[in-house]
Amino acid sequence: MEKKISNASLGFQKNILNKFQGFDENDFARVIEEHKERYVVQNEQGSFSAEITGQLRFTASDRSDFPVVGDWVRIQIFDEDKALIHEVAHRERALKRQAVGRDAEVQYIASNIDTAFIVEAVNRDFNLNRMERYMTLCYDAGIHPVFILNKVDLISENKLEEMKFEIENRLFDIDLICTSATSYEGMSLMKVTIEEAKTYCFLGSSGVGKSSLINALFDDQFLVTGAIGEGTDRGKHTTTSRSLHVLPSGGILIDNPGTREVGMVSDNDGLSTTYSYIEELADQCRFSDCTHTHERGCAVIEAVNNDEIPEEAYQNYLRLGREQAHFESTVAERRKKGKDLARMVKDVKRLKNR
Ligand SMILES: Nc1nc2c(ncn2[C@@H]2O[C@H](COP(=O)(O)OP(=O)(O)OP(=O)(O)O)[C@@H](O)[C@H]2O)c(=O)[nH]1
Ligand SMILES: [Zn+2]
Repeated sequence: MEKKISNASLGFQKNILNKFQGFDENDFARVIEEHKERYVVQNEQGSFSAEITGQLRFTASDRSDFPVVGDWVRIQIFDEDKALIHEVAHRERALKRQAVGRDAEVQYIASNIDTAFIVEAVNRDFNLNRMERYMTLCYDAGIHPVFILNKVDLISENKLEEMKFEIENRLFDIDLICTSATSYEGMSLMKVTIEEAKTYCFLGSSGVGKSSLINALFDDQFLVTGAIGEGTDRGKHTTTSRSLHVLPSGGILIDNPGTREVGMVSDNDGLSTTYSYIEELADQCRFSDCTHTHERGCAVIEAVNNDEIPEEAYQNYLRLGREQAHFESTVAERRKKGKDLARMVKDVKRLKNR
């Protein structure tokens, strides 16, 4: 029943082998499902139910050492359909967020992603601030963002034009595809943007239609979506774990649970890419360390006052920047606490050895 898929179609790149002497392609597989304590990995030999080795569990310094969907892992097959995961072999362009309820801990969402489809629904979900947030997250990870405005069947053409105008005024030249998973509008455009062996992930709140879009891309009902009460547009939360699927026509899709709270864990220049038009102005501020919040001679504030920069974009820029700074300082604090503790342990040992 299982269809064999080549490693290349799963996104394998030969340079992954460079780091590993004495191993070949068969020793690696891609994580396609993540469950509690268990994974499903796949390569061209098939798919395997996999667990991490005790060694990996023991040596892992934090959660980021554990595999996530999209990772290439080094495996050892030990049964027809079972495997052990020795280590994460290749992870780049990973989406991460601040772990819920845990200050300064990063949680990986998925990895080795080329493009993110950032899905918003035209009705109750539409939110430009959130779009900028996702965009920043993507730029930060080196992932190309493509915006999907879904459920266009629910609004008039005029209303849609208004929204597109609003988006283009805020986000400038971004990629935008308007779709309906119900009427299939825009689905062929979405299909042709998807390339063989490239990995796409779906981001967006619960109920915006991520699973429905994936279904439509597959042309058949293979992921179950919660169709509740015909006539309502409120989605039921259905996606419980992340998984990766290869389209028959090529291209790899990663479904994601609704990511309602996306904390900024930015450590790269995502923010300055999203708001390049703001940061470019900073050169003209009177003070080189201008925070663009209250300073006299601030070129950014002036541009906001002259309506050259949308007020909401400016406010969101400051908000995301504050969040990022807060995250960075809690990370620094945690590191310091860790170091202090290590020093204390050392001191105690030294005292004992006297
Ligand atoms: N009218 C309309 N309804 C849609 C469209 N796309 C999805 N829906 C409906 O919206 C609801 C939620 O869709 P899902 O595909 O489950 O949403 P999701 O984003 O995967 O949600 P989670 O799995 O919770 O993250 C379902 O009832 C779908 O039938 C669309 O283009 N138009
Ligand atoms: Zn300034």
